[in-house]
Amino acid sequence: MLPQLPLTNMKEPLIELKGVSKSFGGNVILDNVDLTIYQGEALGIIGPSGTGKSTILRMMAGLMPLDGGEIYVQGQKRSGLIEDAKDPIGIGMVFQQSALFDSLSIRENVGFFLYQHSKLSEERIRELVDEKLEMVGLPGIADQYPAELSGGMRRRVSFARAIMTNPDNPQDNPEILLYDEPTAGLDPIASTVIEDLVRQLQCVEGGCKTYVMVTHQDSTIRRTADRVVFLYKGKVQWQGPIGEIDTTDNPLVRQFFSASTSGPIQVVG
Ligand SMILES: Nc1ncnc2c1ncn2[C@@H]1O[C@H](COP(=O)(O)OP(=O)(O)OP(=O)(O)O)[C@@H](O)[C@H]1O
Repeated sequence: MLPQLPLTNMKEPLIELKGVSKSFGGNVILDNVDLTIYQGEALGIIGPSGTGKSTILRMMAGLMPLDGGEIYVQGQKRSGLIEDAKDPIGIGMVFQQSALFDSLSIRENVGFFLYQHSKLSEERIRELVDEKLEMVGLPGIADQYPAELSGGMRRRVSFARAIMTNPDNPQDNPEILLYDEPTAGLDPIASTVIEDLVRQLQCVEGGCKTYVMVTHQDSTIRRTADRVVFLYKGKVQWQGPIGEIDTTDNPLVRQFFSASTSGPIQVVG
C-alpha cells in the first residue's frame, strides 16, 4: 500500500489561479480558469491532449505569461514571470523529457543550480547531490552521463534535481513540485517505480509534500492523485476526489476513463 497523506493535512492554498485565460494564435486554450492547490495535497490535472494542462503548469511555475486573470502564490499576487520577481515559496518543475544536459555528468546535472548560484564548496555540493540521488534510489551514479541511463533512471535524476535544496537559502527550497507527464513513454513497471517515488517524495523529510501531476496514464492518475481536476475546452469541467472518477456520472470523465470514441469529447486525429 502506498503512503498517502490524510486529507486533514490540507491547509492553506499554496497556489491559486483566478480567472486565468490564455490563447495561442486566436485559439482559446484556457478560458477564465479558477484552480486552487492546497498545502499538502496531491492534485492530478487530466484531460484530452491539447487542453492546456502543460500550459497551466508553466503558468503556475511562472514560466509563461497569462493573457488574463491572476496567480497568487501563498496569498501573494505574482506580477509577471518568475524572472521578474521572487515567489514566496520555491516551485520545482519536472519535465516530461527529463531535460538533462547530455554533456554534463549526473552530479553536474543534479547540482546544476548550486554550481551556478551558490557559494557552497564542491565537497558540500557533492554531499547534497549524493543525498538526493539516494532519495530517488540511484546511489553511486553521480559520475555517469545521461546517455548511459535508461529513460526511467533519467526521470528519477530529474526528480533529484527538482528537489535539490540550498542550505544557505532554505526559502528557495521547493515547497511544491509540478510534474508534467513523468511516466509518458515508460513501460508499466518503470511507470510504477516513478509513481511510487512520487508518493515517497511526498512523505519523506526533504521531499515535497504538495504536488501537481499532469498525466494521461491511468495508473499514474490513480496512484499519485488524491484529487483530480478535469480540463476540457478551456474550462475545469469536473473536479473531485480520486475515488469518484469511476462513480461520477460526468459524461466527459466517463468517456475519458472508458477510452471510448463515442461521447462529448471530440476525437482529434
Ligand atoms: N508556446 C506555444 N505557442 C503556440 N501554441 C502553443 C504553445 N504552447 C502550447 N500551445 C498550444 O496550446 C494547446 C495546449 O497545449 P498544452 O501542451 O498545454 O496541452 P496539453 O493538455 O498539455 O496536451 P498534451 O496532453 O498533448 O501534452 C495546444 O494546441 C498547443 O499546440
